[in-house]
Amino acid sequence: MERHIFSSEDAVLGALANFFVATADQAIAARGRFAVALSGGSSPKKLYELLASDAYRVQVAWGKVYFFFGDERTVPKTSPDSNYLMAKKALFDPLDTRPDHVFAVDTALAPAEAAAQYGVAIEEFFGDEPARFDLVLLGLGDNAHTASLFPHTPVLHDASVGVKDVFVAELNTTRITLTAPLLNQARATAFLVYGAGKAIAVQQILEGPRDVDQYPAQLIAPAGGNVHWFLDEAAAADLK
Ligand SMILES: O=C(O)[C@H](O)[C@@H](O)[C@H](O)[C@H](O)COP(=O)(O)O
Repeated sequence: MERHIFSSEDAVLGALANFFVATADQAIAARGRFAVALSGGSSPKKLYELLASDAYRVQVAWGKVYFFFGDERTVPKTSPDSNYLMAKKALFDPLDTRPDHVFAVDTALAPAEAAAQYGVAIEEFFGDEPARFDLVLLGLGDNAHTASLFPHTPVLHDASVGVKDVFVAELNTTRITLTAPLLNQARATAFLVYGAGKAIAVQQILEGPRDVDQYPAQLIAPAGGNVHWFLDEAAAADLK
């Protein structure tokens, strides 16, 4: 696990964009494609816009990139709360991404059906490959959740390699999330966390006692250990 700490949000985004490009190049050279699971929320929007900017768009063979989502809200794809819509506006549309290269959760279905279908889509894409995603991008909530793995929810102890619909009481809504075992089938994992509001959670996860119910992001531990935390100094302020 590596920590990459920078003085500003822009510096963090630039470093992660460079990591994304390098990881994509490596995957495409090795396997002819790059499969990435995107994170949602507000933090990654600027990252996606940066990747679609002139400075970066020329650095990746986007025609060989396949996009998935680590989690999704059970809202229409036209909703401002949709992780898919955020990525569409910030990344897919500017890159003119082929629709068949974007695997979105079908939120028009009932949550349990949407989760089951998404799990099948992932299974069919990767077949019996031991690893799944070349890169999993993750954010972090100030309560130490990542994807939609929220504290004290049953999904935290779900050993299945799949996708689940989870009711999140603190948000009073249902989310669709990849389980930790599936997220952990990644060749590389990158957290993007900035802002003072996340500092306590970052310190608890990286340096606190192991307590996955309280700090779900501690569940992210892929076999290869190739986990990178891209942090600004504010989010890293409590680290020793
Ligand atoms: O769907 C989501 O909201 C994300 O998957 C979620 O896990 C997010 O990464 C954290 O909640 C941080 O969100 P912010 O980046 O908005 O702080």
